[in-house]
Amino acid sequence: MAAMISGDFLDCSTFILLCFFSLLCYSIFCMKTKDSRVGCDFPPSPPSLPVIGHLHLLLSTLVHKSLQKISSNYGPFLHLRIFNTPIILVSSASVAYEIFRAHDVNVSSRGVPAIDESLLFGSSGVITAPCGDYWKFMKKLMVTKPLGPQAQEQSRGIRADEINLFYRKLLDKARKKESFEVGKEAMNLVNNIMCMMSMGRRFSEEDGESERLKGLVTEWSGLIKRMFLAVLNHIKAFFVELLFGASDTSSTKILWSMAEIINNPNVLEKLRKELDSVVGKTRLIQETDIPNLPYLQAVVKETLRLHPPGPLVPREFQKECEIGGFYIPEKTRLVVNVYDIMRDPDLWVDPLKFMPERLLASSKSGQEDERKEKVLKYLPFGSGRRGCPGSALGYIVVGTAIGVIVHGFEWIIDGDKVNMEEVMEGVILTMARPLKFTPVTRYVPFP
Ligand code: HEM
Repeated sequence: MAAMISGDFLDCSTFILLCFFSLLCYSIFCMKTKDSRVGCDFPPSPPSLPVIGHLHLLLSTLVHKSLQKISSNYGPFLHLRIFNTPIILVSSASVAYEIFRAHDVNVSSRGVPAIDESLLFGSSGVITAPCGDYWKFMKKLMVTKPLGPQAQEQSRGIRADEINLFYRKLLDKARKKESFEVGKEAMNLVNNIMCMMSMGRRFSEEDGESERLKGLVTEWSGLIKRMFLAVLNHIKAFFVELLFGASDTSSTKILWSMAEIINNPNVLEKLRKELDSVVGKTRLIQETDIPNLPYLQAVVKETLRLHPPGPLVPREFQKECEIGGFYIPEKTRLVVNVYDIMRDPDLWVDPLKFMPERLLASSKSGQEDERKEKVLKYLPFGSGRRGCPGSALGYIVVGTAIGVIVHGFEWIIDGDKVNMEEVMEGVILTMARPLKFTPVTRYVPFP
């Protein structure tokens, strides 16, 4: 019996020793081989704490600002660590350009874990699906069908009707001398446009609109669930992402644009002059006017530069690679701080100033310069194959809504200036305080 126990004990300790020895060999040889095969260092890293790494530097509600501070102290291309998750932080236009051009396929996944039951964050969604045949199919479907030029043309009437209702709501508020909450009404406008375009119905305009919209989405998913084809779950994710991809991004863009216009009377004056001369005073602005309104387009673009709804673009390196002479291991998270890049004083003159003129293409060569410039340092829609497919629709909806407000109304606000304090709502950068004004009619285009 004693001999049996000592035999078992010996087997067990030999086994443990063998395991330990194998782990040691793995860490010495395999890990070393990985680094030495590429033969270069990780990007620089700020001092970190044991276990939590750089987490303490990010404890803020405005993460993009914390990351901006880290970059200004330690450089625009950094290696960070949150517990044992490695992250590459990029705040340099040239490094972002190299990544999105030369390593586009490698960073074409977001590294979000797939949770099948989740409506927004599962692998069935376009936004979060890993780069592969499924994502390619869904993205192609989105770009060619609901967001394609033909569909945009066909749905123009829907957007015109909604813009008309938006105008009438402003007019009603002006007549009653009531205040108009820009963020809330912009959200209603965009949601109604997207609901009409994708599902053929609007949502209720009475109290608790956002609750009703959520209800509509639930109702929609409930309907889909009752159908027995599992593949329809992918269609559900497709439409929900179409709605949510557009909703917050476009409505906050309307909100920030109005705040900047109100705070910059010189911009307001130029914009009104352009609208009065192109649209006149006998009709409402239409989206087909937008190509003839370059200053309006520049106002919208400049707003996106200073207030990108998505200040951080998250991706993941699928494979190890070398960037700028530094080694990046596979499965490293990538965060591109587009907010920081678009406020970089080395790239933009007076970066914090709202100057739509800087994005105004005045000549053919100007347009070419703007295109080149945009590729390098203007990234509100991300970049590469994972870039935003809704940018054209976003520009149209926001441009028309801003045109309606500025062309048709003056306004009275509380105080002299709009408070531009920021807040993150989920992943969207928006205004900390609601923007409200009482509209005053400039002219009524209808007889
Ligand atoms: C107007 C404001 C908008 C802004 C600023 C914006 C911004 C962005 C950004 C920064 C990304 C990530 C890009 C990247 O990783 O490189 C993105 C992705 C996306 N956006 Fe937008 N977006 C806007 C409007 C829209 C609209 C109107 C739609 C649809 C109707 C839409 C649908 C999407 C989708 C589906 C993705 C995921 C693409 C993918 O992962 O392949 N967005 N958007």
